Amino acid sequence: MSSTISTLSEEDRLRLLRELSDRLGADHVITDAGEIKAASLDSRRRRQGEALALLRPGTPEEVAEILRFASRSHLVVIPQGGNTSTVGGATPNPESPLNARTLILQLSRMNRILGIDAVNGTMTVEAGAVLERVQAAAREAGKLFPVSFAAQGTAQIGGMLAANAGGVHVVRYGMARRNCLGIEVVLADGRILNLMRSVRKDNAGYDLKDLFIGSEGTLGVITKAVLDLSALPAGRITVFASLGELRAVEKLFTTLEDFAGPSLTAFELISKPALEPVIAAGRKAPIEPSDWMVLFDLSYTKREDPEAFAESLTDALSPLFEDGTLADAAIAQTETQAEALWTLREEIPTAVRASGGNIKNDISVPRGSLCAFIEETYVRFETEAPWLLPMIFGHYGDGNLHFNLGSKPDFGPGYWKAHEREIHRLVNDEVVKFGGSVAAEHGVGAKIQVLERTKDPLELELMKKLRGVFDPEGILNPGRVVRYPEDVWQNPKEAWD
Ligand SMILES: O=C(O)CC[C@@H](O)C(=O)O
Ligand SMILES: [Zn+2]
Repeated sequence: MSSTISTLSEEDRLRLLRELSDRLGADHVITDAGEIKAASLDSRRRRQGEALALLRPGTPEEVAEILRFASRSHLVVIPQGGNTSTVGGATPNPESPLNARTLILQLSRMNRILGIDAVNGTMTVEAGAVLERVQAAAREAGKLFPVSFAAQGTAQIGGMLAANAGGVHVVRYGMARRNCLGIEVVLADGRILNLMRSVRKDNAGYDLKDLFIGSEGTLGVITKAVLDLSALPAGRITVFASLGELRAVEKLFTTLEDFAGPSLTAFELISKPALEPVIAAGRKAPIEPSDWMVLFDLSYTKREDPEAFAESLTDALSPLFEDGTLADAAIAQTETQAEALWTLREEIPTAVRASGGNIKNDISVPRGSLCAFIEETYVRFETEAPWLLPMIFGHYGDGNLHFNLGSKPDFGPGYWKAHEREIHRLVNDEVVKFGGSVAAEHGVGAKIQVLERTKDPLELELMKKLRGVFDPEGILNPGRVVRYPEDVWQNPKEAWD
């Protein structure tokens, strides 16, 4: 798709919509301006795009038909799940001349849970199934689908896989990719690729499934999946603790890993300025907040006695109170209390947004270097951007932090907006220096210029070549992840956003 083919006469527009309606049924070709507007706005409500129509196919064959039609008619297609991407990965590029020719492909009608095989520990689902429903269905079958994040009530399995989503259980169960055994994908040329295997060992050639997972809708449209279920824990012990200092997190984490092994199912780090908006919005912290806090879960199985487990945990932690690693801790006594502790953590993004928002950096560095990374970056902030208010939180166990940066109250809550680009650059340079990733769990989406600046040129070249193999005309999610074709329209304003 060339950016020169961008305009559309009213006559062509009506003809294309008519032809789409003939294929999908008029009810499934949405042209209502309000609905298009809502679906074209990203979840951070910062990028308002436009589109020709929203399409809601009911089968993989209809998805295939749409892609063939798009290719013939010089249209582009943005696959969209629950539209929870924080990086503009599922919405049109604002101001793009391609928008007149953009179809947003919503998988919401394809939302069935097709079956659970309890012996194999797998669940087969359609891509539009909402994550929370999938988790509940697994639980009802006595199993666990462990991928879990704040947007799970809206996020769909297809989007979760396309983005290779992370969440709070990665430290134990890995990211979405590790919890998926098979997928069905519709290719840009309309062929349906069946990779719906449900085996845990498959070395028969290249793993194409793992390539589509995490490709953010640029290589194909995921329409079905075989999910890998885990054993359902009998319960969990949830602890919210304040640290003596930042570096104490290293000792606490390694102590817990030694003590609990695979029972350590979540381990989050929270800085005080990240928690403050949640408290200001009316939530109560169970202990006096300190500069750095942690929230962790230890899961136990049926054969473990929860009281004995909690007692042995207290014993394991007591030296850490004595040496100052831990300042204070609250251990949830009931599941309701555990949920309340997790609410403090999960509400950080919404509370921060309500209090003025901030610059989001979804980064990872090796866990062993994370504290050094924070310290070095904070020193740079003091001299290069003294107005910054770091509001850091995230998945310490995975080496992944939401290195989000607001402005100090004296400067006003929106001060950061004029400085996003330079701050992203500063942070990303540090991330690269520490051998990390500038897109840890949310994906690349619109941040393609960040990738262009930070990736090894050979790695980038190979990524572009791959995109060209799967989608030679560039009709899938243009301007996202990597620039392909080279002349695809870019929005200079969202270069670093
Ligand atoms: O809003 C963010 O920056 C992070 C969102 C999400 O990944 C989380 O961990 O809560
Ligand atoms: Zn996260």
